[in-house]
Amino acid sequence: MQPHSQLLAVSKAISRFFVIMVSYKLTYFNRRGRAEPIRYLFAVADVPFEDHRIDEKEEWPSIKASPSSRYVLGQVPVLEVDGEVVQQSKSIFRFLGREFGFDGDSSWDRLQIDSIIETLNDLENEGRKVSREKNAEKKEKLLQNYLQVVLRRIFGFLESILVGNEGGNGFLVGKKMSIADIMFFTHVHDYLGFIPEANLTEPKLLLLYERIKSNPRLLDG
Ligand SMILES: N[C@@H](CCC(=O)N[C@@H](CS)C(=O)NCC(=O)O)C(=O)O
Repeated sequence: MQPHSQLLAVSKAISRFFVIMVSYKLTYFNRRGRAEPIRYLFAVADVPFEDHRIDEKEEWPSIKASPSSRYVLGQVPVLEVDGEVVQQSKSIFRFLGREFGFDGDSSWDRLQIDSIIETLNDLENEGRKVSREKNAEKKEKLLQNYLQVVLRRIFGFLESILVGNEGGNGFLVGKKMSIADIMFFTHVHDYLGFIPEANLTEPKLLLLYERIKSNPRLLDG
């Protein structure tokens, strides 16, 4: 290792130790999409970051096509941590959850959190299938299945997890807010809106949604 790179490694280690000194830059389009749970996490953790929004039509095609693009997968969101590039929204979300202490207190809690995030990911994919279907008849079938089966099964599953955790008056896992709660909040607040007929009817989940929404840091931006 060269002396200057040793120095860089030491300075990175020191700045990671003092979380506030790490520089975070999140690049995404000027919409909520896959970046929104990450933005919420920064907000709730009260960690400053650069919210870099690029124009999807004007800027993105040339950035993507550039041979020297730092976004080697040709997709966003991308996080830069002290200038180092990381891709994949869910990996970024989990990484920051760990960095900011939103990832659960035990290995078992982390498993529960992961299971909830994966379940919500499935819900996101099912919702996408409905929104993207062009054939009216197929779309209606997918929609009814989404509303009557998928949504109720998944929200029913989350409701039972919540109720099983101290009666459902706290958070999904453990005693404090975790990335599972933030991902759940993002789904209800942002993603469900893509399907106007979709709703949240499970009583304890509804209260959880309201509790998270009332966090003053969350919807400031
Ligand atoms: N698995 C990736 C998927 C990323 C992805 O599909 N990004 C879309 C925006 S939501 C994108 O970059 N689209 C522009 C393109 O592919 O050119 C992740 O979760 O980060």
